[in-house]
Amino acid sequence: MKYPHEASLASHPSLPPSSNADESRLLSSPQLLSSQSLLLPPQVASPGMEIDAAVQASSDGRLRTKYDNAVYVVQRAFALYPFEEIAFSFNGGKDSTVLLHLIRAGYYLHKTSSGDEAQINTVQNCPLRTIYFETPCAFPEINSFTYETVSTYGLPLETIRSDFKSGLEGLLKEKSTKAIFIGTRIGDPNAVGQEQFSPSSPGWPPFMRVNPILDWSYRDVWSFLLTCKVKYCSLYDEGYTSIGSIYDTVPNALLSDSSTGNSFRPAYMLSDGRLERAGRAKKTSNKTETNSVASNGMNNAEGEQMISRSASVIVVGDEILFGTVEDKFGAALCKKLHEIGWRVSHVTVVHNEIDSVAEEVERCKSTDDVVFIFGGLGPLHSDVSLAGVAKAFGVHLAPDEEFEEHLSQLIGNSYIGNRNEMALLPEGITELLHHKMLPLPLIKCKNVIILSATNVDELDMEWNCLLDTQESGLLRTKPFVSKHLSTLLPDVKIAPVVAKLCLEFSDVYIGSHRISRTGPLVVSLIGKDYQRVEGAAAKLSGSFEGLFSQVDSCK
Ligand SMILES: Cc1cc2nc3c(=O)[nH]c(=O)nc-3n(C[C@H](O)[C@H](O)[C@H](O)COP(=O)(O)O)c2cc1C
Ligand SMILES: Nc1ncnc2c1ncn2[C@@H]1O[C@H](COP(=O)(O)OP(=O)(O)OP(=O)(O)O)[C@@H](O)[C@H]1O
Ligand SMILES: [Mg+2]
Repeated sequence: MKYPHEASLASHPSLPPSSNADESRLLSSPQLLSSQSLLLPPQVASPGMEIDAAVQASSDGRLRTKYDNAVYVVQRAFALYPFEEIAFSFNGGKDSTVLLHLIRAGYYLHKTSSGDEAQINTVQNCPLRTIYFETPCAFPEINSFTYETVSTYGLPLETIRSDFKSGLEGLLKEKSTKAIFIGTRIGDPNAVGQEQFSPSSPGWPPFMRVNPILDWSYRDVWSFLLTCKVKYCSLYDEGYTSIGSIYDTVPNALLSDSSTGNSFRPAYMLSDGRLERAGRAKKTSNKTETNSVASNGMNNAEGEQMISRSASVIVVGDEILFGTVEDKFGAALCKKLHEIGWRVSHVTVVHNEIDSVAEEVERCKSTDDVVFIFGGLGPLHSDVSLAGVAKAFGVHLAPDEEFEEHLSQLIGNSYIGNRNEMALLPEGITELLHHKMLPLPLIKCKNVIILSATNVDELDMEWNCLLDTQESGLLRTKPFVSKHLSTLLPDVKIAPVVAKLCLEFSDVYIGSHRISRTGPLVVSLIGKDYQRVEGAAAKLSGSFEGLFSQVDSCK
């Protein structure tokens, strides 16, 4: 077991800089108390209120809201069911660790809600029945963390050594169990159709599944664990982001530390939580072999890198569609994305109309990893980009205090219009991307990034800031390799050979264009695997001995 060490905390983007130095909270953490038992008497270990205090003291408003809702669900469960008929399904994973501390805090609040001083002073650690389905294929680190944690918090453990369904049947026969707390989150394969209180599925023994963290994101989980400074299983510091069995779980290749070659960064460094299960892969032998070897001979890390991510670009501008201004952003961004190994699925120019923006965002947001929008940002009637994004996600625009603060610092009193209007951002889906070079943070709504550049130089600056900011989600992937061959042969002559080549080299993009009607034809071969691109180029020129020559650029 490990503590999230100081350096890790300092580098966590969602933490306020002061959170490391908060000694009073460090001292009230039961984990630190247990490791400092020589310094402090054990009875100081608090029964859950330190969790509440840590979250309430945090400057992360989103975390506080998620926490309040989750703890409310926990308290409702304690109010609805007899305490001895509730169980907590704990397996040492990060989600169930979050749940453990929410239950402790919820129990404390439930017990003290009457405001009775005597109650407040006597409330103990939450003695909730805890069930763990132990299997021989669990990671030893998970097993030891589970056992140590239940012991630290005095939880009565019932270890079940059979599958979930028959284990639960046996449990319910033995002890009346009306509700079970589970750490399921939206995005887990089994979360589909579930709500915070969901009866068990047909065919399963009857009980209420209580899911207090159903709406928590990967990032919320890590914000909570780091803010509360609680222990979590050490595997998460070794690149594991979601833990199943030793046979199907490896560290997440997206956290591979390229500078050291074979070590991994901690789980909380994963910027795109949607990929937390990327480490749930088939493994060929034991745990030390961190990356699986797929049938194509690539290991997991290489495979991840070979998959290019895709982006789309939406330029909002009536002037471009009227032909009075030429769009330079689309082309510039395509080049930049190509340089980091990303594919651009399309560049679209739309009118300055909410519906036009909304329709395009709606189309791109679910098919591309990131969507970029240029233009339509500001206080003018034609600045509709944010309203369009809000409409595409089905949310309202609402005042964003943090953004308003930045705006007022930037434009001060010189702005005479309604400043609030510029600080209206899509509610609940907006993240501000900060960078010391940016006069104003960039706005990111889920996977849509709104760029504020007004020319290509400003775009260069914003792009560099985005690459430097983990939350942008712009991970560098393996760069493309290109080869350009030129020939004076007519199209009809090479067409059948190129068509066959496309089938044989389906992982290589093969395209062609002419610089002029009578000039040479340039065939471009672009891919991520150097050998394959070389192979395709050799095959093409070999088919027309001496009639193709290599060119450096496709222009
Ligand atoms: C306490 C408990 C209750 C469960 N109840 C149900 C259920 O009602 N219906 C169901 O299909 N699966 C149920 N499951 C199985 C889970 O849906 C899921 O398979 C399990 O949590 C493993 O998740 P993982 O594949 O992400 O490791 C339950 C699991 C546990 C631990
Ligand atoms: N072996 C188990 N014993 C008890 N509860 C379990 C077990 N496996 C899963 N659960 C319950 O199902 C929940 C969801 O499991 P899941 O694997 O998605 O999350 P986790 O294990 O907490 O974290 P991670 O996603 O990092 O593995 C757990 O939080 C826990 O409540
Ligand atoms: Mg798990």
